[in-house]
Amino acid sequence: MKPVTVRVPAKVNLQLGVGPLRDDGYHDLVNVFHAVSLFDEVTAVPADAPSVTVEAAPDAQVAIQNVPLDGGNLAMRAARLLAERAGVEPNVELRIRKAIPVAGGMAGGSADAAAALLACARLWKADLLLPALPELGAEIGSDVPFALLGESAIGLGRGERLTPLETSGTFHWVFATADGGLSTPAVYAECDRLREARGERVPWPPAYDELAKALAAGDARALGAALANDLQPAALSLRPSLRRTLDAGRELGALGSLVSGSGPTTAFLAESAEHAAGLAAALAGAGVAKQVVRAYGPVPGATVV
Ligand SMILES: C[C@@](CO)(OP(=O)(O)O)[C@H](O)COP(=O)(O)OP(=O)(O)OC[C@H]1O[C@@H](n2ccc(N)nc2=O)[C@H](O)[C@@H]1O
Ligand SMILES: Nc1ncnc2c1ncn2[C@@H]1O[C@H](COP(=O)(O)OP(=O)(O)O)[C@@H](O)[C@H]1O
Repeated sequence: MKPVTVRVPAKVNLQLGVGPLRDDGYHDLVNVFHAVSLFDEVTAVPADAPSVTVEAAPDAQVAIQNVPLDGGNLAMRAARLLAERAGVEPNVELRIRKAIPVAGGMAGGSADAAAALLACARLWKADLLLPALPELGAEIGSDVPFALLGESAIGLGRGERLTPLETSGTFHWVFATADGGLSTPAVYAECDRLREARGERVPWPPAYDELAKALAAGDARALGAALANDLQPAALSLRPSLRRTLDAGRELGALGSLVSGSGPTTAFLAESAEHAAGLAAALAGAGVAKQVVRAYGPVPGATVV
């Protein structure tokens, strides 16, 4: 058995419509995912017992100290689930190389889980389970099925029921990372609290036609105007300093800006690769981010390399 390496992208949510809280503790979503060229790599190596190692990719300032190395690691949870279904022992060493911010709202943990599912399915020659990986992924987390699929897609339910969205061309992004993460459940809870406190009626389900049209046309300007995130007020409430970062990006000419998912990473859309380079340099100079990284999308989901 030879080691298998899988490369897997981060995501940004182009529109995150958050509906009512369901009885199972999740919210119904209209979640437009977009995979971007910031990649983690997971290598599955045959071993005598399950284990995980984590390192940062070169130049990536990721807080790997916050990634669990025990059974709480999402990649290991995914490998164990697959082993159970495949009827094999979960004897694998998972080597994770991270470039996706940890607890940053870019679904790095979900990406690693998706990568582990694919890598282990290949390692254990569990080809019959390949079509079941999205379903297994959804048992680990709502964002895992999208990390397998990649490109652009709309996720309904808790975000796991995916339909691919037609996209033309390439969109150029700048991401500003922040010190420390934000807990996804805490951000959803803050969203509910704010809505209740403000007596807001949630318009549900939200329209996403403008966004879908902008994606299909490859129209960055229209996409910038259509970006929306219902979790943004909650992320800003928990992390007020993000307001300065968003304002700086807008003042520096981003076509659109928003908090990525549950945050605290912020995302800025640029007109072109050149515009993104200028925007990234200006944002880094403004001192409103931990690190500024460029990426483009859409890109494919988890892929064996
Ligand atoms: C907000 C989003 C946007 O894509 O991602 P991040 O920005 O955190 O990466 C997702 O909804 C996060 O998905 P994921 O990180 O897989 O969350 P899960 O493990 O499924 O759920 C963690 C917790 O988040 C809350 N949750 C998650 C999904 C959902 N539709 N409604 C929820 O209320 C619940 O409190 C749940 O217990
Ligand atoms: N392989 C992993 N990579 C990153 N975080 C992980 C992983 N496994 C478990 N976690 C835990 O999951 C939490 C959420 O991580 P992550 O998916 O990076 O954030 P987000 O949901 O904001 O996109 C982290 O606080 C971390 O402790």
